[in-house]
Amino acid sequence: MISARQLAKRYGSNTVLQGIDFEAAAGEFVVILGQSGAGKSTLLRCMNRLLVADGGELHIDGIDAMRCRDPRLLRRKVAMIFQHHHVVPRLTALKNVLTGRLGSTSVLGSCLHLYRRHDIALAHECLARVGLAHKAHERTDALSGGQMQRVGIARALAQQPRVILADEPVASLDPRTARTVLQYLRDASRELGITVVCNLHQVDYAREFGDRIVGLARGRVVFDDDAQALTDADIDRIYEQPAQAPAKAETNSATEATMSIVTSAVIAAKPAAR
Ligand SMILES: Nc1ncnc2c1ncn2[C@@H]1O[C@H](COP(=O)(O)OP(=O)(O)OP(=O)(O)O)[C@@H](O)[C@H]1O
Repeated sequence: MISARQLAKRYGSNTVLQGIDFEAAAGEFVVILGQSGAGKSTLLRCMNRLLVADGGELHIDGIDAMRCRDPRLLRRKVAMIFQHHHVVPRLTALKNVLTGRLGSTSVLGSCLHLYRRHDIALAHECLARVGLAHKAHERTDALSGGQMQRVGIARALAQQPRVILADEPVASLDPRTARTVLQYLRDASRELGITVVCNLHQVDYAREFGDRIVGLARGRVVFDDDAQALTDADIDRIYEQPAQAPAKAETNSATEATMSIVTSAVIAAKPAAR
């Protein structure tokens, strides 16, 4: 489903991904571990063309992700979930989930929020899948952080993607809520055959929920095996090296907000940043 060969990405003189080889099969739940600045988010952003890699090869479900002329083709297949769920607070949970259908809705329909019956049924189904059927008509600003993140997952599912990229989806949640959210993501990968690539900082969750773990250190893969094979020595290898200073451009969070709502809606047609 995802195949990367010698993927490289620089920001100016800072080479962040130094030749990443990465594979993920359909329905696999792959956790990426690595200390801050290791390049985890950069790798995910290359996978949905928020960024264009500078070198190597990247194919997702048969699409050449680095060279395809229309990133929307890729983004129809790849949904993204961020640490800050970026739901629209004044909209109901259902309407937030329906934004995941905008890419398959006519321009007039999407402007007027006119959705097909089929899309509304699908949105209800996605909310039920994350245990929020009863919250469909509540405004999302009345929901807890964990519930908002579940709305974000439902919105991603409504896109009917082949791949979900989750960038630290539980970083701001308490342990119990975090487990619930990860469980819903894993269920989606197992039951719907969606490939999930999930950046995490918690080794315990990686072991518990991941089928496979990929460890990054300074933009290189230093571990790639079954989650159960991860030893303490491997953890030391992933975390021991000093990381590059995580001084991200401030535009990242605004980009995330836009992409989570609009990417899943597949109307973000602006060229990817280089
Ligand atoms: N937009 C950007 N412009 C310039 N440098 C960036 C940008 N985004 C990330 N970087 C740099 O790239 C490196 C890797 O960052 P990245 O966000 O991919 O790491 P990460 O492993 O996801 O870290 P964290 O766990 O803190 O999110 C860091 O040195 C960071 O400062």
